[in-house]
This record gives sequence, structure tokens and C-alpha cells, in this order.
Amino acid sequence: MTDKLPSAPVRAEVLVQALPHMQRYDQEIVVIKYGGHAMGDPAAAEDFAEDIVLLEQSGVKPIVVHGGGPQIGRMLDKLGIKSTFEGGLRVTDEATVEVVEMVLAGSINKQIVGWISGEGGRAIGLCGKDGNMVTARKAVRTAVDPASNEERELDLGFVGEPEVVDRAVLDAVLKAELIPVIAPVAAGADGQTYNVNADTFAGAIAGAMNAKRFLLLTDVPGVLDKDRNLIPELTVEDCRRLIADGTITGGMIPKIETCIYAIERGVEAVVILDGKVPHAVLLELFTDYGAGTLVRA
Ligand SMILES: Nc1ncnc2c1ncn2[C@@H]1O[C@H](COP(=O)(O)OP(=O)(O)O)[C@@H](O)[C@H]1O
Ligand SMILES: CC(=O)N[C@@H](CCC(=O)OP(=O)(O)O)C(=O)O
Repeated sequence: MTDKLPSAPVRAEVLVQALPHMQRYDQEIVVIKYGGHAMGDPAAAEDFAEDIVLLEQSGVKPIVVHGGGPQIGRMLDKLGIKSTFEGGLRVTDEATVEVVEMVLAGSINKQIVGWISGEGGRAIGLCGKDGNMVTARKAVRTAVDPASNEERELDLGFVGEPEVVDRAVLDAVLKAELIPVIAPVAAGADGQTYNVNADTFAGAIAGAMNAKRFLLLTDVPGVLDKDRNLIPELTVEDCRRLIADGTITGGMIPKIETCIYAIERGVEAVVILDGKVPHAVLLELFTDYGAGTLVRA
């Protein structure tokens, strides 16, 4: 898993290396979280879509969960709505949740479906609300108040976390040989729309679907240490230590928390990797050039 590619991979070379191994995950579910930063590069986005179609054609059952944090940020800016984060989560008021749903379940979701269609795949765009796939509840987070040193509850507004995942919709979609592309928006039992962090959402899907592999595509090579060197492998215990000592911060926190969640629910391996690398998904699953950080029990 730690070998490095000697140079930037060329599409044909990647395919030649991957083809003999394409039976590796036959009929297995692989959940791929496609982060908003990773999808910013149009060439890499095309490669990503091509990889997803190749996976499906080779017998894998890919499920794509996407983010769109930077894209939401740009739309909020345009609309003059201020946004703040607490522990990597966007504090979400009523105006913000409306924009989040519009950007995630609207433009980004359909853009990814379009990319996959453009590569000859049949994708279906969904969000947690569709068929009651994911029911969310209000997320509760605490932080230590530096003034009093006391732990206090943070009000993140309409930030949700998955409470129930009903796999019936995804089972039906996979049976129909469609590729699900899911936006991390869900309703609560009370009908309230919640903004769910895409990493958290993807972890809940990977756990509920007993995924064989769970890939988190982002814009950094993986988890980096304090000197910005890649950490190739981490145990759950290491992860907790790196969060506590401040090596892992911001958007990497929900990623690591979701790795732990998925592993505790039986997902064999979770990999955090750079989605801007051409054919990152094929390279990770079907060659020995696995890059990124592998998180295991
Ligand atoms: N130890 C770390 N290693 C790597 N990235 C880290 C670390 N700590 C914080 N980060 C930040 O986490 C970011 C990835 O999370 P995020 O911005 O939410 O990405 P995505 O849009 O892919 O979900 C990185 O770009 C980096 O700024
Ligand atoms: C609660 C929360 O933080 N939700 C995220 C949802 C999108 C997301 O997670 O996108 P990335 O994967 O690109 O970061 C947000 O509003 O930005």
C-alpha cells in the first residue's frame, strides 16, 4: 500500500496495471466520498467519473457520496450570507440550510451525475431525503470554553448527524445496476432539513451497506504529521491521539471520526487520499500503488 508511483500516471498505463486486478471487488460495495475540494479540478473530475464507470462495469457496486463545502461557501458569499465553522462543521442557520440544499442536492449532485453519464455510466442522483434513506437528528457538539475552562454545548443550528439509514433504496438502486450519487442532506423525524457533513454521511452509508472499502477523496495526500509528511497508516487509537494533540484539525476531524465510525461497524479498510491525482480510485483499488493514509482497527 505504500509504494509510490514513479511519476504522474498516464491513463493507458493506469488501465494496463489495473485490468488484471479488476475482479478483486467483484459484487462488493465500495463507498467513495468525493470531497468538494477534490472535484474542483475539471481534468481530475473526468478521470473520477471514468473510474466510477469502470468500477461498475467490472462488477463492483460503487456508491458515491459527495461534498461541496467550497461551492457552498462561494454561493453564500455571493448571497452575502456569513458562514462560520466549529470543529470542521458549518454552523447552519435557516438561510444557510436552504443554500446548502440548493447547492448540494441541486447543482453539484446533477453535475456529478452528468459527468458519469458523459463517460457512459447510468447514475442516479439522490439525497438522504429520497425514500427516507437517511433520517438525521440535530448534531450535538461541545467545546471547552477557554475563559472558564468549562465544557459548553455548541449550537450548530441545522447541522445534522445520521440517525437511521434505511438501505432499501440503495439496495433497489444497486439491483437495477444504477450508480447512486448521494448529496449529504437529510430530514429529521420532524421534517426539518439538516446539513450533514459529507464525510459523516458517507461513513453512515458505508457502515449500513457493509461496504468492503471506503475511500475518502480530498485535496491533500492523506493525513499529514506536524512536519507535513504523509502518514501511510493509522490505527483508531493513533487517530484519537492525533486529534487530541492538535495534529489533525478542521475538515480532517470529521473525516477521521467517520473512519473510526465505519471501522467500528465492520468496514474492513478506509483510505483517505488525494482525489486530484489522476485515476486515484482505480489506482487505490486495483494496483499496489495505494497512496494516502490507510486507517484500520
Ligand atoms: N493532519 C492533517 N493532515 C491533512 N490535512 C489536514 C490535517 N489537519 C487538518 N487538515 C485539513 O483538512 C483539509 C481536508 O478537509 P476538507 O477541507 O473538509 O476537505 P474535503 O472538501 O475534501 O472534505 C485539508 O485540506 C487540510 O487543510
Ligand atoms: C455540517 C457541514 O459542515 N456540512 C458541509 C456539507 C458539505 C461537505 O461536507 O462538503 P466537503 O466534503 O466538500 O467538505 C458544509 O456545509 O460544508
